This record gives sequence, C-alpha cells and structure tokens, in this order.
Amino acid sequence: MPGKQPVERPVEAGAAEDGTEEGLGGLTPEELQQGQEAALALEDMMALSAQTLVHAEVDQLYQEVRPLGQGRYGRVLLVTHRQKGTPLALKQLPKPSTSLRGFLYEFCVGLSLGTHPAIVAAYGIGIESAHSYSFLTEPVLHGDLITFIQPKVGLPQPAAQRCAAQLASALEHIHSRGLVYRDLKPENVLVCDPACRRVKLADFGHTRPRGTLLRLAGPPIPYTAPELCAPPPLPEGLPIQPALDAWALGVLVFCLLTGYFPWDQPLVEADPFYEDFLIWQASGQPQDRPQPWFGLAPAADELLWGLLDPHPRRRSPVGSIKGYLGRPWKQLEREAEELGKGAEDGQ
Ligand SMILES: Nc1ncnc2c1ncn2[C@@H]1O[C@H](COP(=O)(O)OP(=O)(O)OP(=O)(O)O)[C@@H](O)[C@H]1O
Repeated sequence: MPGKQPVERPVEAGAAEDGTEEGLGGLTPEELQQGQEAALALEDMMALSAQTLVHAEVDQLYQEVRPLGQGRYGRVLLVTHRQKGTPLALKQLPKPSTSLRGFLYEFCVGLSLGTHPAIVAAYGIGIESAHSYSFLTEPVLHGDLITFIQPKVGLPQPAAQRCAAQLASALEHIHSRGLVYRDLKPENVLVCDPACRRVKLADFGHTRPRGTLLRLAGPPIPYTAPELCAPPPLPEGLPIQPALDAWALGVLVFCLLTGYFPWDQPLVEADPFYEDFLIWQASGQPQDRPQPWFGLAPAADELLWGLLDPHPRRRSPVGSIKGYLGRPWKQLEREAEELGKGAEDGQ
C-alpha cells in the first residue's frame, strides 16, 4: 500500500513527559522505544536503498512470464532474469499512485523481515523505471490461502494447525522487530505447495512501527480489532500494538476451522454475530455458544477466546498458538478420532 499515505511516525517521545502510559496513548516506555528504534532503522535502510536503486526499464533486465496477481496498489509478475533464467516475482507500483518514499518503505520492510521461513524472501533489488517502481521477491506459485479455504468447511485440521503455527511464528518475528503487520488476511498468505503444507506472508505495505498513530480508514472488516473501531485515545489516533495482529490471527484461525467469518465487523450495535460472541464470552454457558462456533473443540474455544479478547491488553499474544498445537481444534474430527481409536482398541 505504498505512497497513498504519508509514512506515519510513532508517538513522539514528548508525549511521554508526564511518565504515564496515558500520556503515551497506553504504550509503556519500553514499547514506545521499540517502535521508535524500528522507525529509525527503517529510515536508515531507506536512505541507503535510495542510493542503490537500479535505473532501468524492467523488460531490459527481466523477461515477463505471466501475471501472478493484482492488488489495489500494484501488480505482481512472474519474470525470469534475462541472463541467468532465474524465476522471480516482480511487484510493480505505478508512479502516479506511489511516492518514492512509499515504495522504499514497503521495499525495506520486506527486505528486513524476509529472512523468516514463513515470510516471502525479498531480494535487495529495487528498480526505478520511467513510469513505475519495482522490487523482486521469491515467487510462491500455488496461489493464496483464500483458494484453499472451502466455504462453510474450512481447511482439514492438520493443515489449519500448520498454517496457524507458521503465521504465528512469522508475526512473532515481525513483532520482535518492533513492527505491526496490520494486514493479516488469507489473500496475503501465499501457499508453497498443493497440500498447503508451507505458507508465506506477503505484502508489507501496511506494516508500521509499534506506536504509530493510526485511525481506521474505511469501514471495519472482520479482521479489524475492536480498539481501532472505538474513538482513539489520542487526537491523532490509536498507537498501534501487536495485539492488532493477534486479533486478526484469531479471526483467520476461525475462518480456517469453519469456512465462515465469525462476524462482519466487531461492532456490537451493528453486528449481531459479534454481540452473540460477547454474550457467550461473558456467560461462558454452553447454551450461549453462537451457531458459527458449533464445530469447534474446547482447545480451539480457549485459544480463540484469548486471541479475540476485546481488550487489547488482555488479549493473548500470537505465540499463544504454540500451546494449542497437536490438540483437537475441530469437534467432529475429535469425535471421529475417538471413534477410530475405539474401533482400533476393539480389534
Ligand atoms: N511473491 C509472490 N509470489 C506469487 N504471487 C504473489 C507474490 N506476491 C504477490 N503475489 C500475488 O499478487 C497479489 C497482489 O500482491 P500484493 O498483495 O503484494 O499487492 P497490493 O497491491 O499491495 O495488494 P493489496 O490490495 O492487498 O494492498 C497477491 O494477492 C498474490 O496473489
């Protein structure tokens, strides 16, 4: 999402002068510092990358093979290197809608994160052409996760757990660098093989340093955390936290397990599915379990209640998923397993 918005800054240090978390919009001084260090590191990297941009037309260097995808801000092409023949994914961003700074930002965020096995690897090659900016990444050729999620069914449990574990690990890596991903959805998860064994997170156009002040732009979607829908704690906006990604991961895991969204938007007054969820969370009573949650096993309930806690400070971190792997997440599969085990025992 380069170039459309200015690159925002984390909460200014001056906001912390009263020494309270209130003054920092709810951030602790350590969290604020982590975001500021991430922002400074990115600024340095952008300055260096600006000096090493290749000035050329893309087709002088690379042969186009086929389009891989089109986003709101850019198109992605499968290309091969003209001399070596190496296949690469080239993301091309048109200059009219992309500033140099916005391009460098997305390029450098991807470059700084791409060493993780569940994040698309970036090559340090940025290209400025007459009408576009481009950068190169590894091609991931089995489409995005949305095509693997069967509506009303989801993914088989083992595949759902594998995806969840890899995405949680990728997000933990991003958070450890002082950044918040902010755009987790199946369309940004690329699949490496037909059995969906390995996945990789792509598209770092929305990633920002922790503490960056942001407001909700446009209507909320299921993945939008409720604190972003509420009036912001500071006039400039909400200082963003990794808890935004934990919420989105909870929604994504729900989709993987059921093939449904849990709600359209996390607004009690506008969305009865969200209201039912809050009523069930408050009562904990089995009879209050909302219909879309029927197929989930107790371990998945517990995991998702933690990730989908409406209070960001109480919300579980993305890494909480590790404690739930290998346990049944789908009710029917668990019953089937028990039945299967019973049958085996009786042999
Ligand atoms: N490395 C890659 N390998 C294969 N396909 C890719 C790769 N990167 C992106 N794509 C495809 O291109 C599409 C658009 O890419 P991307 O999400 O980066 O663009 P965008 O304009 O930033 O999108 P958005 O509208 O979500 O902001 C993706 O949904 C995906 O299908």
